[in-house]
Amino acid sequence: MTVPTISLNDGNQIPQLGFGVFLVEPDEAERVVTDALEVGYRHIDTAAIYKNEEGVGRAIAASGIPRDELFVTTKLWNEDQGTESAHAAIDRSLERLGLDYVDLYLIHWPSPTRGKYVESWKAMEQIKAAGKARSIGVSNFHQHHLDEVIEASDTVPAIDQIELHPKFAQTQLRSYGKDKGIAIEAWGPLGQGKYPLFELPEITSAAEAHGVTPAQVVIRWHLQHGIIVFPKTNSRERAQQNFDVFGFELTDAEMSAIDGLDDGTRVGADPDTATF
Ligand SMILES: NC(=O)C1=CN([C@@H]2O[C@H](COP(=O)(O)OP(=O)(O)OC[C@H]3O[C@@H](n4cnc5c(N)ncnc54)[C@H](OP(=O)(O)O)[C@@H]3O)[C@@H](O)[C@H]2O)C=CC1
Ligand SMILES: O=C(O)C(=O)[C@@H](O)[C@H](O)C(=O)CO
Repeated sequence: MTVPTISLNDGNQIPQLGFGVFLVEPDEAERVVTDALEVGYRHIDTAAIYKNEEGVGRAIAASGIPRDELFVTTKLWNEDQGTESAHAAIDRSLERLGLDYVDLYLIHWPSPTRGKYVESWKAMEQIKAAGKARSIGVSNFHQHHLDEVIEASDTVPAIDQIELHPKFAQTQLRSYGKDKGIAIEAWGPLGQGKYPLFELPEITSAAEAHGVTPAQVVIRWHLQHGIIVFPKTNSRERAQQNFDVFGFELTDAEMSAIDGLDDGTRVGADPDTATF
């Protein structure tokens, strides 16, 4: 199975379908990521705050997969924003992962009460220049946060990783990203299981029509919109199911019906008001 890649604004490529590990317990991470790599995933999304970088790193090391065939993302946690602390944080993440570089390093949240995301972005530029991250980007940034870092630096973020699913489709930010050359990644692509997406008739009817599961329909909706997506699961069977999404295509009518579900329902925090 060849997963399509998306070209980033710095010339690098990212596999459009990956595997996320938020809420994968540290002692489960090696097994879960080993399963994912055996299924065929080559793009893993972790973060310092997930406390599972060591397990991710052990799974990568044990897999024997050449480093240049993998795409590994981690993130700068809010408490580590700032110049010196960001440099120290990437070094700690690389050590935990057992890697010389990550493919993508993201500022996890703007965390506006700290007032350090512009300074942190300049540190990200230095981290990229030092070869510790091949690409750099942000997460949970609204358009005004993006405008600010673009204005204040020499680098347009390669990626913005944002909450995005059929109930919170982020059409405005996706369109802004397209204009600026910022690729969009979806977090909570399945609504984190908190929102019962899988019972909505727009999704179940498409699943029945194609003989697939509602989760596969939702992942396909992301892919057909050009969004980078990395559903999380602890289950090897679901990991396999979520990867098996290239044998069918949603029709324009099915895509439009799912687009129509967007009503601004978030499952996570609003980046402008989050206090962590
Ligand atoms: N930048 C940020 O601020 C954030 C980034 N992320 C990243 O995005 C990734 C994905 O988002 P995440 O928050 O994990 O949520 P997801 O939308 O991927 O949902 C995960 C939930 O869906 C369930 N699930 C997965 N596959 C299936 C399936 N085929 N059928 C039914 N249920 C399924 C999982 O359960 P089970 O494990 O039991 O299968 C889990 O409860 C994260 O893992 C993380 O890497 C996430 C949140 C915030
Ligand atoms: O999962 C992430 O990547 C997040 O940023 C958040 O869910 C965060 O870890 C959190 O739990 C904040 O309360």
